[in-house]
Amino acid sequence: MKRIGLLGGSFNPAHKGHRAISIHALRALGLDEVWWMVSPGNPLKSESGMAPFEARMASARRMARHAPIRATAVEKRLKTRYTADTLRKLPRVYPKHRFIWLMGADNLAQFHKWRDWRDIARQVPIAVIARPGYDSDAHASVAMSWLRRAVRPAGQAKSWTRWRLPALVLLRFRPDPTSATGLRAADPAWHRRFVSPSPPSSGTYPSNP
Ligand SMILES: Nc1ncnc2c1ncn2[C@@H]1O[C@H](COP(=O)(O)OP(=O)(O)OP(=O)(O)O)[C@@H](O)[C@H]1O
Ligand SMILES: O=C(O)c1ccc[n+]([C@@H]2O[C@H](COP(=O)([O-])O)[C@@H](O)[C@H]2O)c1
Repeated sequence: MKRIGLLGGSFNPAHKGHRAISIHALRALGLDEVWWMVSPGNPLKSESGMAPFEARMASARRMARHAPIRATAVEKRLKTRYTADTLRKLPRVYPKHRFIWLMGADNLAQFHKWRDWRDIARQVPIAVIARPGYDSDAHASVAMSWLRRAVRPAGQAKSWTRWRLPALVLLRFRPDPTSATGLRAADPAWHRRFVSPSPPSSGTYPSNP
């Protein structure tokens, strides 16, 4: 049985915050791997400003290097966009794996807007990672008021495969303020670095037959 942490995200682009929380979660939860599920399109986010899937995948692959982190296109393959659908299909494809959902505190603050969010919490345990600026919103959220009784002590985090669901654990590592929004503001054309260069213009090289 493999113990897998799932970090779904837009990865627009992937950054060192994703890597830091994944490495901490690997240790705290006793995971074999973290899978970054690069979303074909977050149902709650607008498409404007969203870099092409291939560029987001490439940035995730690069940021995941030399760590037990896999950048995956699982949702593209499963043809799912909603997390609840992905989680229904995953155990059929990977019957020997056990999954825990990882998310930053900003996502918990919005979690009640996700489709079938209560079903998600009944399907997999959830680990929420503290994020600077979002922790109080997360604690006061609609989802948290439903999940409060399901909170497990962080000291028992490695036992997550035995928890009765719903179950939620709050993890606090050294908070990392990095965000994709901040990176896009500093470098709006970041995705161009991940797109293969266009072929040379005709004139310099013989044209194709
Ligand atoms: N610095 C961080 N600390 C804690 N969690 C994070 C951090 N960065 C990202 N996450 C979490 O990683 C997952 C994927 O995040 P995402 O790809 O949306 O990055 P982001 O930095 O939140 O992007 P954006 O600023 O565009 O919303 C989400 O669950 C998010 O909460
Ligand atoms: O299923 C939903 O309704 C839903 C709504 C919003 C976000 N999500 C998922 O939440 C994850 C984090 O998304 P993001 O864009 O905040 O990185 C990603 O896997 C999305 O598919 C899922």
